[in-house]
Amino acid sequence: MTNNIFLPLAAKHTYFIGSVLLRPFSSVENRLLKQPKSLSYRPIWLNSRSFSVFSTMNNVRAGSSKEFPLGLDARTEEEYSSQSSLLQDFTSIPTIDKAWTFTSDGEGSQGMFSISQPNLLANKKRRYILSCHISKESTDGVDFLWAAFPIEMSNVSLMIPSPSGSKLLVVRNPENDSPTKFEIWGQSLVEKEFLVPTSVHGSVYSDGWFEGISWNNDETLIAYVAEEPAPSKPTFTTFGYKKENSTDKECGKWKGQGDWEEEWGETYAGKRQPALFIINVNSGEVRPVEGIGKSLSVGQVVWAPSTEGLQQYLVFVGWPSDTRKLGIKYCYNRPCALYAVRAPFSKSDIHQSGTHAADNVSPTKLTQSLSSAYFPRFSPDGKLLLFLSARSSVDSWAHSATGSLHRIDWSFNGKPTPDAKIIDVVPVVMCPEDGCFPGLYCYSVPSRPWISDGSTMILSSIWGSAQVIISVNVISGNVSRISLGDSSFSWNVLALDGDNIIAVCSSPVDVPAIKYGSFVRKASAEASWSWLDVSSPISRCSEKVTSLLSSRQFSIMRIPVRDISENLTKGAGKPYEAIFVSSKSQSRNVCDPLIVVLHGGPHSVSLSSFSTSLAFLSSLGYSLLIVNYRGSLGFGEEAVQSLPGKIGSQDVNDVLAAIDHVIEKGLADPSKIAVLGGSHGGFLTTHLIGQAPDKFAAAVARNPVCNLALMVGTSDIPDWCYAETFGYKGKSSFTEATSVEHLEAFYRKSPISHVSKVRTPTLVLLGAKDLRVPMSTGLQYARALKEKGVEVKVIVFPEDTHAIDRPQSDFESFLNIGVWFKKYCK
Ligand SMILES: CC(=O)N[C@@H](C)C(=O)N[C@@H](C)C(=O)O
Repeated sequence: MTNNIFLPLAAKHTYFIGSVLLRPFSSVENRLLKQPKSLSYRPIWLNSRSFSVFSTMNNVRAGSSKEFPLGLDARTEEEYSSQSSLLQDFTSIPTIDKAWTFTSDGEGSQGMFSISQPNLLANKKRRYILSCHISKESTDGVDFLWAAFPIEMSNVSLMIPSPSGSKLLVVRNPENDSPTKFEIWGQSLVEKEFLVPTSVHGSVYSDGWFEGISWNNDETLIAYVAEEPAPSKPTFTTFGYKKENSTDKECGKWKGQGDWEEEWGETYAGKRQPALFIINVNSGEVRPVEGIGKSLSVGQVVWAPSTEGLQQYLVFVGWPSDTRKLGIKYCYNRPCALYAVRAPFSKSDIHQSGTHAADNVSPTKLTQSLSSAYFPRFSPDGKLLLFLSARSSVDSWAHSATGSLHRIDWSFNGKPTPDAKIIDVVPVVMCPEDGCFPGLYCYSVPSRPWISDGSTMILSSIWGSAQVIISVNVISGNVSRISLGDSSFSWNVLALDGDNIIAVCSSPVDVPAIKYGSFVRKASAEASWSWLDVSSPISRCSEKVTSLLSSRQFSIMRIPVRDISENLTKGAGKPYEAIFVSSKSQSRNVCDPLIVVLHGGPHSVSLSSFSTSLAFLSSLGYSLLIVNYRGSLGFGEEAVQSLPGKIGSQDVNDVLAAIDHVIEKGLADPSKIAVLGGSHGGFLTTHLIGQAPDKFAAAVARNPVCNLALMVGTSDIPDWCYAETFGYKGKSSFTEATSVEHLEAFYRKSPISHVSKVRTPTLVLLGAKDLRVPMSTGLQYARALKEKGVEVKVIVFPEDTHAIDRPQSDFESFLNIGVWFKKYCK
């Protein structure tokens, strides 16, 4: 069990820079001299004297008999041990990722939930399936009857039920050069198993973006996205280059590299171009969808409704691939369009293998007039094609912005044409009225999002600091918030069960719980949704966690914009939000220390949903102030667009104003404030400790943007540096060959330009495989702090990318964050 795992803490490259530096106590260090408050779970920390004892201990360590893992000493070891046991309890809380429903023979329906949990020892996510019967016989509405135990799905990349629910496709991607496995499951056994060799294609995409896998209606074909086969590489022998069909002896040869190929950046290193394939479920034959070529990366494929003739069409998203590929992860500003293409199997050759349909023609671009179109979904009657667009993001260069929903009336006879009219269903909201719909912010769409009227879609979208469930009438464009409006909790649609919704709901202090929503039409009033609590084994956690969480509370605060005098749009002058998490029993005179938490992006948002790591920090006895500064998503487009060009000032001031807001309300002690942020949140963290050097007792920066002048030449998104530094002018100024003037502007906007003022002890966590914010920028900043005599500790995770989210890295990160804050801000 994960609870009993011992993790060797020295397993990573840990540099403890500066902890042995002795210098006169600064005001920050004086704050350390306070006696810590005790916590209920064995607090162990030192009083004033221990700081100097610590240095002495480090000095004598070489001669002592006890060896500590790198970065630890007797004092920290005790704290690590105590906090790690609590963190393990939090880490084992499962996440509910997906659900599917199936009609059953008798009364009610069947549900299947995909749950995951970190497996620390294996350093992987464990995935389970937990099934249930959904009975509607109960007088209270609905009963979920759960299977006794979940079933682990090891090495499974994707699971896709067929439209009738009678079959399940299970895809297992290889870990090396072995074939990809497709399994077709029936209700009690694996009916078929196909191995697709790497000469046909590589791994099936399961990344949530290029990913697309779709059964056709009669369940004979499956379209999907996989890595194109590896290109051949030059071979050399002891005689030199070996020609393709050369008869040279086989001994003494090696493969060269061939030409370097552009990739899609962060998290896509080593991934080959996504391409379309179809597998025949009867024969196992796989055919590539031809006619697309190298000029498009493809994804999100769905089958178009069947036409009269023999030919079937696919609709997919295409991203231009023959120009410079800029990083695509977290970046919705990459132009993309919907295309239709003929499927390579015609209806006549599905039941036999070996016959090929007539040659494919090139795909038809369906969304000529839009710079972005993705997540295509056909209405149940096949007459409408709905899709999202991030055109405000593509057009402005902000990496994410307010979305819009569009429709094409699908009434083609035979081949789809490029001149179809695009109808706006939900336009971009520029400046929402108070409490009103702020615009679309949807980052996934259920594969079947329709209720039975055939024109209402159920979606999850961000609304202020919460994720909510909305219904959208795709004819009228009417949007209604249907998850409970009076709750600040976050909600997410998992699946539809007929006209009912299975959702997951959580808050910073409530673990995810399942809810069942039903549509009620009241006699006189408007239609509304009622929500039932579903009791489930998934929401149970340890007594310790339950008790700690029950002592915490949260609220969403509105923070007025401080300096409204600037030349601001209306939406940029509206209050922004912060989520405040605190103890229920906190007295007004003695405040818990406060951790200010800052999201990255900057066009992203911290949601009011449950986060294991933040719940852990809160349970250690901290209040949290999670600031959604202007530029965050969920507040309308004018608020998003207010930030580019003003990073390092507007966002920094918003955070400072939010801190002052809680101090003025008597909710935080100004001498006990810490700050934590990753990426752009790390940019803010390091800016804050430079621009407000007396404000923060401790700081943690995860893969922080510390020097834009260094990042611009090494990141997968140099365009981001331009867009955020220069605002709308960034787009026309962008070049791969940055000028001296631009480098200077980047430097001036960066935290490194304030480093000489910093006094706050800072922990820096870095992923060595981060292509987004290469670790050189964080390392340079840490070295500069060390040079100035500031307390700094660096941990590098050699195998991690930007998110530092591999289970062991995430665990070690938050354990160190807990210990760092305990040391400097308690
Ligand atoms: C667009 C982007 O990746 N920007 C980075 C600088 C950043 O802040 N990333 C966010 C998404 C993060 O939280 O990692």
